[in-house]
Amino acid sequence: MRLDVVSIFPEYLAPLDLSLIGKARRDGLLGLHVHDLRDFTHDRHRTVDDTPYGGGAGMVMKPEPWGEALDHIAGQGDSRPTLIVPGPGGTPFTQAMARELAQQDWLVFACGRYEGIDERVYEHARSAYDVRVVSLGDYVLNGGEVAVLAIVEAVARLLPGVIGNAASLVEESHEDGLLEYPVYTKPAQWDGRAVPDVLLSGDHGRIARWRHEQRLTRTAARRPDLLHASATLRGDDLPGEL
Ligand SMILES: Nc1cc(-c2ccc3ccn(Cc4ccc(CN5CCCCC5)cc4)c3c2)n[nH]1
Repeated sequence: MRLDVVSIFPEYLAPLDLSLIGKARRDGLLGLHVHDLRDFTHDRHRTVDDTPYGGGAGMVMKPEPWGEALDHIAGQGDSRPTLIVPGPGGTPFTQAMARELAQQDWLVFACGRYEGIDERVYEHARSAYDVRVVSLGDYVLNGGEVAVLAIVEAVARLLPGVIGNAASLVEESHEDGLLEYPVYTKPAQWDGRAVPDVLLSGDHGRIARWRHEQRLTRTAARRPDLLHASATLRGDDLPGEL
């Protein structure tokens, strides 16, 4: 998979050199190209923003640098990339979307700042990209970079070979509509607290049932919205319901 990221703060993407994503890049599973939007300006001040037509607070990102940057990137490959533009008004990013994006072979991320990017850039990009505006959640960040770090991590970890133990991708939160079960490790006693006996029993069938029950209980407590949707799909008996 090839990833391109355009930002006025390219150093914001440095964490993608670390840990599993960094290793995936060194192993050739992932190609990452970070571009400074200011490299696509031509004035002395390398201007990327201006005042909004129609008035209003803040500044808007100018269309010209974005148009040049996105045209330059699209011209570097022969397939049609997916352009992901984080924004508070976007489609919610979910594990299902992460799985779908992990099937693509080329993702390009546009990191907006200020009050956002001139709307004509989205329209221009549609000739060369499948454009997706994506929200990380119902809160407002200062720009797209943090969202891109999260999206890249969620997508890259699904690629074969990036996560050592693919089995750990199965029973995690949101993979099948339930939150994850609690985990424990040595020592068996800590802070006057014991590990649940079932986990020391060696009875793998009993452990699996206990973990599933824990997932149902946790989801009912923390995310009942998930539980009713997925229980219908799975036909589970809901905790506390006959
Ligand atoms: N999930 C999530 C993603 C983001 C995100 C992503 C990308 C950018 C680029 C800039 N910002 C900051 C921002 C965006 C919108 C407003 C509202 N403003 C009202 C008046 C008309 C223009 C828009 C304010 C500041 C971003 C924020 N936040 N949260």
